[in-house]
Amino acid sequence: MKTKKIVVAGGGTGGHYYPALAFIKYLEQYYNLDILYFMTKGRIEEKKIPKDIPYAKTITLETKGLLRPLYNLENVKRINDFLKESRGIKKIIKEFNPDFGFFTGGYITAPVILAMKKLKIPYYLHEQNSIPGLVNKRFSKYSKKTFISFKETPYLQNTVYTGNPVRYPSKDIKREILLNYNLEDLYKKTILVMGGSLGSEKIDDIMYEVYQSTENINFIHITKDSERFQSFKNVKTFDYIDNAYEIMGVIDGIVSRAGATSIAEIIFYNLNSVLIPWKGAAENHQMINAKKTQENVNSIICDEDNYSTNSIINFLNNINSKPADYIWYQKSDDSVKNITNYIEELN
Ligand SMILES: CC(=O)N[C@H]1[C@@H](OP(=O)(O)OP(=O)(O)OC[C@H]2O[C@@H](n3ccc(=O)[nH]c3=O)[C@H](O)[C@@H]2O)O[C@H](CO)[C@@H](O)[C@@H]1O
Repeated sequence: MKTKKIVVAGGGTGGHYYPALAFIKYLEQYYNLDILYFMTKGRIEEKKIPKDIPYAKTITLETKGLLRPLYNLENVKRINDFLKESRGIKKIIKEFNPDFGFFTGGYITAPVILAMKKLKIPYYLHEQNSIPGLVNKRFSKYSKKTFISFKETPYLQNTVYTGNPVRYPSKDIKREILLNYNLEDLYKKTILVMGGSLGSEKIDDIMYEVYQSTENINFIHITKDSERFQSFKNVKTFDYIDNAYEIMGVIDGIVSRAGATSIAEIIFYNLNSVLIPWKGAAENHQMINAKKTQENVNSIICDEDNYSTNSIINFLNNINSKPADYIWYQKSDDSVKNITNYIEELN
């Protein structure tokens, strides 16, 4: 196998980190990888990379995101710090001497991309959202390609529509795997409840109401507030599930925020879904994400401030349950294949 040296950054939230991870896991099948990963201090990738990509060289950056609105005076200091940090990064990258860079968004990527640009090393960007983030907007002009997940993503240059890479199991998955989640039986309908990578109090509130009349359904609920759901026997709570995607092929449906990576998974696994977009997302992009999902899979969209508990309950009641011996047959994700086809340095 050929060796490829790649600089990667992308994180802060799971939505940025997991597409980078999916890309790396795909390449591992075909190349010896030497990865230099720039991580955001105290965020998800710092915890996950030692387990997910144990061989990666890692560097934690102190970069802080810009405050909104952008004319905040503190941002002048943050941009200065970021320029200083970029000079140090440039030295490190020069020494590493990568074939190319791959960046999946988040403010952490800004000083790294700037260093790559100055060193004239080719880099590729990936944008998960329908409305791009600030860093990708600023740097897509200089990218070799900017991969987009929505055909109509505005403001970017050098774009190619590929979709958003998702993680998928490397083998067939039996529904039995659900028994690892403390469920009593596999015959009941099973729904995953997930508020993005950070959890969602709003989804906790909504589901607390829904659980009052859904004893007939099993729920695997990812929440920071397990205590609250203890009285519901059919609701099994988890603080975080490392490989949530492993059960997506065998569950019957999902209640979820509409972050870009969550919806890419919902579409890939063809999940019946109750989508509750987060209104705080830039330019309301979670609503656009949710609408795109609705074009592809059986779903309803709920307004987080003005929803009907009954319509959620009805939707969940109408979903068909998979048989107890159901198997999700492994399939691979086209978006990551598409992306690699466009990276000249891989050929
Ligand atoms: C609050 C916030 O900033 N939201 C943004 C963030 O969302 P966020 O980080 O929540 O990202 P997404 O919803 O897109 O993806 C969440 C990812 O975490 C995984 N997961 C989640 C919980 C768990 O226990 N285990 C697990 O593996 C999911 O399977 C999925 O792969 O990035 C997205 C992609 O840029 C944006 O669209 C969102 O608007």
